[in-house]
Amino acid sequence: MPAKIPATVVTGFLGAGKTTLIRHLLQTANGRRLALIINEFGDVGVDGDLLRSCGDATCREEDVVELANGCICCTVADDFIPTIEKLLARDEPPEHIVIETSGLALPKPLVKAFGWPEIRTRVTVDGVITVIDGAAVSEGRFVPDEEALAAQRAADEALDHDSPLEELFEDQLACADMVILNKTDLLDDESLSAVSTDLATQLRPGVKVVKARHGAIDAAVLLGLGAAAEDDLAARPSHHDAGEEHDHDDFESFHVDLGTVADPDALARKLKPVIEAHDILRLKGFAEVAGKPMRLVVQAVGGRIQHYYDRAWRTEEPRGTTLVVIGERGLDRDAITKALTA
Ligand SMILES: Nc1nc2c(ncn2[C@@H]2O[C@H](COP(=O)(O)OP(=O)(O)OP(=O)(O)O)[C@@H](O)[C@H]2O)c(=O)[nH]1
Repeated sequence: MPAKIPATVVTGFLGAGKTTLIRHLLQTANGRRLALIINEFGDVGVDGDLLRSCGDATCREEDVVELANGCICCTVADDFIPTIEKLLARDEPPEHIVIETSGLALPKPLVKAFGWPEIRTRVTVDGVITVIDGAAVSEGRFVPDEEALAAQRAADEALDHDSPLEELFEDQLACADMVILNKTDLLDDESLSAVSTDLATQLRPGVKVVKARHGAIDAAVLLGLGAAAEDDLAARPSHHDAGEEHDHDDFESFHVDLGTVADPDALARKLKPVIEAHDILRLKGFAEVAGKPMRLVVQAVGGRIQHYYDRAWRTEEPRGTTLVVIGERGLDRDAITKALTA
């Protein structure tokens, strides 16, 4: 029987740096034939587009498959398994499959899918890599706001779960074979050491934490872990082991169209107060800047905003500015749209 094709699952919360890590991985893959499966929560695919335009020979357009139809952990049968089967049926199947989950996905149901008869004899999970936004952890993003939680519990006695952010964070850590502690450039030594110590208590024994800036960890480190994660699911605890539904009801997403913007810095200045006022977790997309032939990439993780030109607009593609907004349920879409389009 031919050897199984290894698959690496890259998970981690919204904006932790998964796409950035995968871009670096592609640049260091040494000609290995990779296929990428990219899953996003928002209704507009941004990550797939960014990876496709990286112009790397390891990453041809046809090797990037987008699953934008909801979170991968909930659409395993409909989307994920057929996608893997199509990759395996190619004349030249990939040598390694890399899967970027949405930032809101639970990794365990995905790993479980590799035990399905359709694929278990042909693919194995080489490793689950969890990317962590060190700065967000240090700022206490994933520690519940005890006061808010107590108020919620008082209002709803049936409420028995932790904050949705905390649950996801813990699930993603508990499933990891390797943790990438990213964004260390934003941490001083003291915070870095505090975050590292804290993380260590939440991992399965033997799981390594690798510190990174801008996801710059080579393919040689990330690929080839040989974990066969599908065979030891029991060792990877999840908040949803009891069969509780996980339907992402705790989060929501929409997009806003803005037309042409006058200049990138003015756009960033406009975004910042809106992100802060509405506690927007993640905002990303592409913008058309007046008089510029290049497309502007806009990225915000909480209040940290970044923008850069990535490539020229193509003649056939519609120009304009489309931003995906993701936050906890209850976002005031009208107010956010109004503030961004004002
Ligand atoms: N300062 C700093 N910024 C980083 C680092 N890694 C990634 N970023 C930035 O963080 C933002 C989000 O990075 P992505 O790689 O898109 O994160 P992601 O996990 O793929 O995001 P989602 O797919 O939306 O969950 C971008 O603006 C990146 O440039 C890092 O190590 N340091």
